[in-house]
Amino acid sequence: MAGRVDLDGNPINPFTICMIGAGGFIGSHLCEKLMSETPHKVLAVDVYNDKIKHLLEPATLTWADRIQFHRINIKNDSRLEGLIKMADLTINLAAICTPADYNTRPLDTIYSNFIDALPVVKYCSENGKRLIHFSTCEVYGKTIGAFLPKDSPLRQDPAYYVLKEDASPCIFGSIEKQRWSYACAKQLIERLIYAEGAENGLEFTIVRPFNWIGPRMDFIPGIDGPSEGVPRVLACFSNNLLRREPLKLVDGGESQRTFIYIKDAIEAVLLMIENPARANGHIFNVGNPNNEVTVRQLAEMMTQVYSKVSGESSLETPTIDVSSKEFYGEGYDDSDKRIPDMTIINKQLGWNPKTSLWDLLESTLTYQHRTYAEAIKQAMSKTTAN
Ligand SMILES: NC(=O)c1ccc[n+]([C@@H]2O[C@H](COP(=O)([O-])OP(=O)(O)OC[C@H]3O[C@@H](n4cnc5c(N)ncnc54)[C@H](O)[C@@H]3O)[C@@H](O)[C@H]2O)c1
Ligand SMILES: O=c1ccn([C@@H]2O[C@H](COP(=O)(O)OP(=O)(O)O[C@H]3OC[C@](O)(CO)[C@H]3O)[C@@H](O)[C@H]2O)c(=O)[nH]1
Repeated sequence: MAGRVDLDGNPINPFTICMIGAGGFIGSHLCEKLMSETPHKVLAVDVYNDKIKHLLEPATLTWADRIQFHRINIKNDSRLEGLIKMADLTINLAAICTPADYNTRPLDTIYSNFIDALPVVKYCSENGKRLIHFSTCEVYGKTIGAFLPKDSPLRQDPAYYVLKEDASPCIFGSIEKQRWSYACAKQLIERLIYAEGAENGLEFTIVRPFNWIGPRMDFIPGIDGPSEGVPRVLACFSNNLLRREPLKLVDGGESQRTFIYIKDAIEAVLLMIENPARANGHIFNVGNPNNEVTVRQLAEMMTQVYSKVSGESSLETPTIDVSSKEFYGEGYDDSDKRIPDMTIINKQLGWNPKTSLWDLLESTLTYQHRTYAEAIKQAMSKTTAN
């Protein structure tokens, strides 16, 4: 920990980070990294702390004096400005970011991703504090290639699908397709932050995560989240595998995604934190272009990996098709393909992802099996008994 230097060989002095949304999936991994590998302090802000409990208790942990939890809802708590003022850097992760909410709770989605983020930007700008804001790959929406005929050879040309921070357009669906409420709110907050940088000198970095996955992502319905809740695809498919039910493929599972292991992605965030001169003023894609699959291929791979790590045989019918209307309701739409261009992050921070999809699924599904298999068995036997 001692003698940390940045990418230009300058010593890194310990600083204080106000991390909003620290109790979520990404926040929990970032807190873990900051506590175990750096001397920095974290003011962890969230409404929940279950995912960082292991870092907060017992008070004898070596980092006990470097992490403080503040149970604050940033919608309506005057303590937020004070915490931002106390910190050198604010990282904002707080958001509603599960697609099942975008079309069914569009107002909450827009408030969470735009309105609630506004004071954070304002306090950072007014107090001369640096901000790392979490946006999303969803701001790209659909690819240009999605509008070409299915058999067009141009669909194979990277110019029509690779997503570049400084060049690609943001292509959303019509207003009735409320799926895009999230992407649109994220895009507007990005533009506001960018404008604060240009007009008022705010020091900012914007992160666009491309499907980061790993342990502690979302919840397993009926175990550590609502029975009727719909988490992101990793948790949906994990839940199906744990319950030995077919994995549901929305609209044929044809959409494509690139998945990155959370631990690789956290390395990139740490480089941004510790190299402000290289990160300020930039928007960074953070993803793994080598890990592309269709959702159907993801389901097949997760089925194979789960069988390996649990020792259980696969189902005879491992997947079933469902329509998006049935699964998500009215107003759902989808991104067709998401390949991040890595030029900017590579040039500024020299970062590259490392972990293959198979390896990251193996460690993640081992965690899911260890954490949930017994609880699911018990919950299922109770239901049968009743
Ligand atoms: N995980 C990904 O692959 C991914 C992809 C794209 C974008 N992102 C963005 O990264 C950020 C973090 O994502 P995540 O996957 O960790 O999600 P998450 O839901 O696990 O974490 C978000 C955290 O913010 C907290 N929060 C929400 N509203 C709050 C409020 N009003 N006050 C205090 N805390 C509040 C939640 O309680 C939660 O703990 C989000 O902004 C999301 O849009 C993530
Ligand atoms: O049971 C299921 C669940 C989902 N799908 C399909 O999988 C694709 C990916 O879904 P998901 O991971 O839930 O979310 P998205 O990738 O669409 O969106 C996220 O991307 C980044 C972020 O901003 C935050 O994580 C969020 O918006 C999708 O095609 C689903 O339809 C399925 O087939 N079966």
